[in-house]
Amino acid sequence: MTADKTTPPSDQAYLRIEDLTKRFGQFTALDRISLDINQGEFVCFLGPSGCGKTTLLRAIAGLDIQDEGRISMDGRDVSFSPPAARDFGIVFQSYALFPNLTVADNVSYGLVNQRWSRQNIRDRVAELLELVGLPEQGDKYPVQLSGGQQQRVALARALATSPGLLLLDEPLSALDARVRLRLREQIRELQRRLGVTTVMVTHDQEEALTMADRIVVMNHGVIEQVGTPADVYANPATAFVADFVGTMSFFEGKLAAPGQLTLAGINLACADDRGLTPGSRVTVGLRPEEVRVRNLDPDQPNTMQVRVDDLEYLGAFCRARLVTETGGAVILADFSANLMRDMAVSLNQTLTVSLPPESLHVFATPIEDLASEEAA
Ligand SMILES: Nc1ncnc2c1ncn2[C@@H]1O[C@H](COP(=O)(O)OP(=O)(O)OP(=O)(O)O)[C@@H](O)[C@H]1O
Repeated sequence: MTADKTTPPSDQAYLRIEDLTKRFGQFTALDRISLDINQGEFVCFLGPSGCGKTTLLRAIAGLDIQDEGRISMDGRDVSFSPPAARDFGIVFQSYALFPNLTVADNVSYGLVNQRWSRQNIRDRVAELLELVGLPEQGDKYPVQLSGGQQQRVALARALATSPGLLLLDEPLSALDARVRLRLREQIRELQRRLGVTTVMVTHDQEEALTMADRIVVMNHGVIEQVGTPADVYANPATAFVADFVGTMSFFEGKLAAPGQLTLAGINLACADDRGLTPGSRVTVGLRPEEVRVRNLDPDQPNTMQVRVDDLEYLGAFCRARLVTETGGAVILADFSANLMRDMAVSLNQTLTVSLPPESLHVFATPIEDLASEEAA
């Protein structure tokens, strides 16, 4: 293993997926997926249940063969290679350790298969257990370890042969919240240190936002967006992404003129109208933290009066439900504890707020189609 290789991800594709389609009978689980993953990158496949992320991971592993399309690893076409001929280690959601083998024997499993010498196996297992923070646990059996420790053993086993690719299928979802947070950091730190190209499947947006170099957001067997966590959060490509990653209020609106929206009887300026034709019906999205209420100057665009209809206390901040004067739109706004105190925000109070033009996200899909897309 090349330890302490703090190499940043390169821009060379290590894993290349081209036009991948997978059907189960009449059902298309993956629909012409194309994606490049660079050497050393940590990529998360993120999406709701049934969107196809596990199917894509299994196709990469060779556990399910695609109907169409190609996969190459490190420049080698592996589209039809069996799993054993693909160079990866895998960790599943449930620990999948052999219960009748000790921790050390679980970790060395792949090395024995590769006919390593006894001494080399001993050294390697010690190195791996050290790496995952379990140096003294080699003689225990899986049942004697906690869930988080078992996942670290599974990680050591997956990394034993120094694979070119690490595949993680919801590795944290069976763990309780605190262990999950700690293991999140440990996996990320280990991945950076080893520089191993990694793909992790998750339906947890926070996990993807905190761990990934890039997130692949999937829905109904297609990729909706690929980008860095900051990019996916700040510039969601579609209303689906905006809704799935973070919180957003959505409004039914119309593009009245370039850069000019009307919604709920209010005219608003937007910084990016996506070049849509004036007259188009659109969905407008706004993140709760983007609503401005303090230090507003009189010429601030998109300023309006709203009534505080509800306040939800969430510890560090309050989520307010604001209703426009026309009564036609409900805006969610997150107010910090400081702001709540300084402005003595209370129920039914009238506030002046501003919605910055650059934080109004315009999506071409009308709002009623969003609801039917979700139900599909
Ligand atoms: N072997 C199979 N036979 C039939 N349909 C399948 C099979 N495997 C998966 N599917 C279907 O393909 C779709 C995608 O499944 P997949 O497991 O990839 O979803 P997912 O995004 O990983 O969701 P989850 O988080 O629930 O595992 C689902 O609708 C699922 O029912």
